[in-house]
Amino acid sequence: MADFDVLIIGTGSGNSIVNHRFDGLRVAIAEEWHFGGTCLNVGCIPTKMFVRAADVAEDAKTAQAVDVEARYEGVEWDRLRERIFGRIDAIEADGRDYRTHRQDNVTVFAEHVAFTGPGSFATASGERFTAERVVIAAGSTPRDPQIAGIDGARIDSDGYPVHTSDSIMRLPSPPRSLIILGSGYIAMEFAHIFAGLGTEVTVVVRGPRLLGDLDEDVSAAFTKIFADSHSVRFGLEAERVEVGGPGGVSVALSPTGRVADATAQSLQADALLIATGRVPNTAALDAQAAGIDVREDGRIAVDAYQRVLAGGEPLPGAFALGDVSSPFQLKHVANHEARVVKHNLLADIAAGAPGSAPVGDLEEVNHHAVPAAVFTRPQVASVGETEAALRERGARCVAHTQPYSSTAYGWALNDETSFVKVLADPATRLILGAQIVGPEASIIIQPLIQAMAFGQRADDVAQHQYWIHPALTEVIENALLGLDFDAD
Ligand SMILES: Cc1cc2nc3c(=O)[nH]c(=O)nc-3n(C[C@H](O)[C@H](O)[C@H](O)COP(=O)(O)OP(=O)(O)OC[C@H]3O[C@@H](n4cnc5c(N)ncnc54)[C@H](O)[C@@H]3O)c2cc1C
Ligand SMILES: NC(=O)c1ccc[n+]([C@@H]2O[C@H](COP(=O)([O-])OP(=O)(O)OC[C@H]3O[C@@H](n4cnc5c(N)ncnc54)[C@H](O)[C@@H]3O)[C@@H](O)[C@H]2O)c1
Repeated sequence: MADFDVLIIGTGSGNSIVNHRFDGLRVAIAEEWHFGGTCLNVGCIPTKMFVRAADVAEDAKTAQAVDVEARYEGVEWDRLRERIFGRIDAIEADGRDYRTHRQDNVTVFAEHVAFTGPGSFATASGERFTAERVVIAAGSTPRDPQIAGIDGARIDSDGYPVHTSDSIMRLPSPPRSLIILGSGYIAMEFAHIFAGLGTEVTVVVRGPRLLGDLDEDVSAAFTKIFADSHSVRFGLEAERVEVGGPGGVSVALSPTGRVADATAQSLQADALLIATGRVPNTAALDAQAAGIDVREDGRIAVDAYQRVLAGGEPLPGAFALGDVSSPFQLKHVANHEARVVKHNLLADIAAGAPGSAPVGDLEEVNHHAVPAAVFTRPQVASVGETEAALRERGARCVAHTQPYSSTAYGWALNDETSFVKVLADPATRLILGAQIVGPEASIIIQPLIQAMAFGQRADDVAQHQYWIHPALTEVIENALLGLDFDAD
């Protein structure tokens, strides 16, 4: 008999699986780092708490746009950091204590766990055990771009001025100046946080645009707005970093050849933030010891039921979820996948032998209409496919872009740059995607997400419900009304 009925590796979304329905089972939970994983400790939650402070600071700095005199006089960094991590660290400690000391059927391995074979495992300290079923919820880690002069082992360590999102929020004081490498979600959110709170921020980007996964027109519009109010160097990459000296870091930049007038230069700053993507935590799991299939980009291969694949077939009793296996590195997706895994794991347990649950008893994952938002300034939100992707796969589509300034609330904001772009199928009138750049984008996109999720037609959504006047959501109503279904 195996030592455990179920092993969960990782306490991000994986931690939500074990509830009262597992009471009669012998459960092991492995966590080598902070309980609660990325989102709680170093991701979504603390960043948005810092973003809120930066938003208030920016509101003060830009109050003149609505004829108000206000001044930003600085941040109480210690208090802000303490308020944020005082709350978060207490939740982490309580979650750890609950699993470790208050659940008789749960054993916590507070260390690294790796496969030694299918169903067999070893901890970093050498303990070996077996588990009948396993959930791999091991998440992802910041990618180290391996730039000459940076000691990879010292990134995020005390006193070393090269950071990732794992350490930058816990600094004892905000850096006076900060260089950020990258142009994705993390780069944009931290540029907003630190620039908003008073740090001199320079963003270094390899290509000509920021948030390059958006449609080109949307990304170009965002890039213009952002670069007008932030320092951004385009078409450059870090060739060498010198650490130390009064400047903290000196970064030699060389042209990538993607922007015509980019020239070699060097930048100095107190600190460097690496925001060049995240890689799934697959390698250290020794997944190959269990014969597990790993995709080219490092993700663990799963099927539509979140069952882990080995040699193209489900490995009996093994499931995976979240950043370690998902095409979306988003917390709401990891949580959805965790709910699917919980259902399928319980169905598998009820069926008897691992892997014996009939497919009819299993839930399929739903990756339709996955939304995301970047909490920068301006906010960016998106759902569904881009126009470029739709055109590339030959799908019929009509597009309409509606400026915030066409609505009364846009006038209240005195906004001249924000907009909503919607894409719809002219035959079915279903919404295929949307991208929004502007204040509250993450909130006002929700009716479009809902319409996509429930298969509601664009014209029905626009016309067959009330839209509060003069709320900002009127820009969504007008964007939908603006779709010309005969244009395609
Ligand atoms: C700065 C930042 C901001 C973000 N903001 C947002 C946002 O606003 N909205 C959003 O939707 N998403 C956001 N994300 C992404 C989101 O945080 C992740 O998609 C989500 O947390 C992934 O959850 P997970 O459960 O897959 O992994 P994680 O939460 O990373 O959990 C995995 C856990 O497994 C542990 N582990 C790994 N391997 C082992 C092992 N072998 N043995 C023992 N333990 C192991 C790790 O220590 C970790 O605690 C953000 C990410 C970052 C970095
Ligand atoms: N609000 C949110 O939902 C939120 C916030 C933060 C992070 N996240 C998630 O975390 C993931 C990781 O975020 P991220 O911003 O690190 O990744 P990303 O994939 O969004 O962006 C990575 C950026 O780094 C650039 N890059 C890659 N290698 C580089 C190199 N060697 N030198 C310079 N630039 C390089 C890429 O071109 C890209 O612009 C995101 O994909 C997202 O899913 C979500």
